[in-house]
Amino acid sequence: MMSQDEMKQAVARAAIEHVPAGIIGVGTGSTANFFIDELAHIKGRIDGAVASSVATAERLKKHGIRVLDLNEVGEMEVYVDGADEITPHMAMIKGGGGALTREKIVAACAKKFVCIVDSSKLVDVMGKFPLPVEVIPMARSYVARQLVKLGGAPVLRSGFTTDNGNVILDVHNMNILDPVAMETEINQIVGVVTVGLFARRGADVCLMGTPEGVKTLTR
Ligand SMILES: O=C(CO)[C@H](O)[C@H](O)COP(=O)(O)O
Repeated sequence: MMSQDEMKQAVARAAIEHVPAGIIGVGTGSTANFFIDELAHIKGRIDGAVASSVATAERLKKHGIRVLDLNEVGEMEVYVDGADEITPHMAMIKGGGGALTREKIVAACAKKFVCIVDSSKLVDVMGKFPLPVEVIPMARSYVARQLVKLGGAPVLRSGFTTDNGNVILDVHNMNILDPVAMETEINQIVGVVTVGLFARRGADVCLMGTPEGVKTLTR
């Protein structure tokens, strides 16, 4: 029986086939960390990477992979990252690691989003995983009240500050039937920096680790 970590490692290895020469965008989290470790084996093939968090930048540097400033890079071919939930339509919840804002920014600059997950992340309807929302600290209570009006139960991620100096509200009880509409609605709340719904720009390819091997899902 394959462990969850072995499935994560298998998808990380499979993602290497999607890495072009040039510059790549790299996500955050335990699956992304396995990917970075795989990337280290082929670092001579790439010019460098744009990191979606301080933690990812540090891991890339530790492996001797050049970390580049997104403003100097512009557009990339590929962004590789994990997810907390993903639907068969390739919409995702992200931000379990708190890096959702930089992840969304780097993903926006990539032509292809390659999502790497183990099969526990595949869901028909998202929302069992509490939806992370990055919020400007002074707007925390106001945003929480608006999220309650949407049917959610926001909980402040205690003792956590994002790389951007903000706080995270993890919103429980969200039954996300229309991910695009909900992403748009939460984005409109004043004080919200980023909602961890990646639906308007979902994944293009999902490499899913299963006990039977890596499966490839496309839109
Ligand atoms: O969005 C993320 C970090 O902000 C991660 O991609 C997500 O939390 C999945 O993490 P893991 O690969 O550790 O399960």
